[in-house]
Amino acid sequence: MSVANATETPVLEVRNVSKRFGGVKAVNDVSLRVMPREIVSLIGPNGAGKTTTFNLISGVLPPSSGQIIYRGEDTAKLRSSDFARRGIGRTFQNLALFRHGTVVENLLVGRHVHFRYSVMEALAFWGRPRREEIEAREKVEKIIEFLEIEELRDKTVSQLAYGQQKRVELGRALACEPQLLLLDEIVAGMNREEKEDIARFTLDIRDEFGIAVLMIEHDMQVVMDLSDRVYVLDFGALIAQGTPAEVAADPMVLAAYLGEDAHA
Ligand SMILES: Nc1ncnc2c1ncn2[C@@H]1O[C@H](COP(=O)(O)OP(=O)(O)OP(=O)(O)O)[C@@H](O)[C@H]1O
Repeated sequence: MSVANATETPVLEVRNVSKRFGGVKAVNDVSLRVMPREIVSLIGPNGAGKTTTFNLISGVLPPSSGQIIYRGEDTAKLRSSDFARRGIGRTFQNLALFRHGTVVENLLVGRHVHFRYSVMEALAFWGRPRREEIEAREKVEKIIEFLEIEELRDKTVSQLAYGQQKRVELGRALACEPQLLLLDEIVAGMNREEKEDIARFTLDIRDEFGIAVLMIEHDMQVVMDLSDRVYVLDFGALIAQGTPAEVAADPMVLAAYLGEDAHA
């Protein structure tokens, strides 16, 4: 388990953030933080506002009010294309891979956020582009080794089993060299063995690379096993936060989930 130092700058600080869609307040005055080398889960019933919160943190949507501070910097001034370059990596609920590309090509796409060369330089394949290309390929090879997908490297993504595709998506998010990794229901649809592999990789990502992880997760076993802390959303608002054991015993949380079952 990670032990966060109270004097450290949070990797992420969401301060009193709200997001309205017309009359719907999808996110209502939410504040949360992720410290370096922490694994933090964001849970809550369907429609609680989890995906919207991720979209705000990763720059897909601007907040209606409140602040999102990433490594001490207010993200309000960033363009959405800057978020990955600054080190916010993300996997999506639905696969977001280039299906007709190979595993290596998909990982290189994740890496390209760091390329700075011009089209002319790229055409000439000279100087900086050449160095960046070599560096990118080396980084991608390390990720392939880390995720144990060597035998899949030249396969087309559409040929892979779902669990393998998810592993490639995790690799694509790692290729942008994140300081903060957002995992959106990464184990959904996986069998037990695939879930255990992803859980192991998530712990290693934190422990070996020092990356902070914020994950939306419906699988309570994964939440309980991996999280240092948990935030619980319901109807757009935070209703609880604490260690996995604390939130699991919280009457407000139990009521929110029971309410979901009653409506199912
Ligand atoms: N683009 C949008 N326009 C209008 N309403 C939206 C939009 N996106 C989300 N909402 C609404 O905001 C609320 C929160 O949705 P959100 O997808 O963030 O929840 P969630 O917790 O991720 O749910 P799930 O677990 O089902 O993925 C819902 O009432 C949803 O209908």
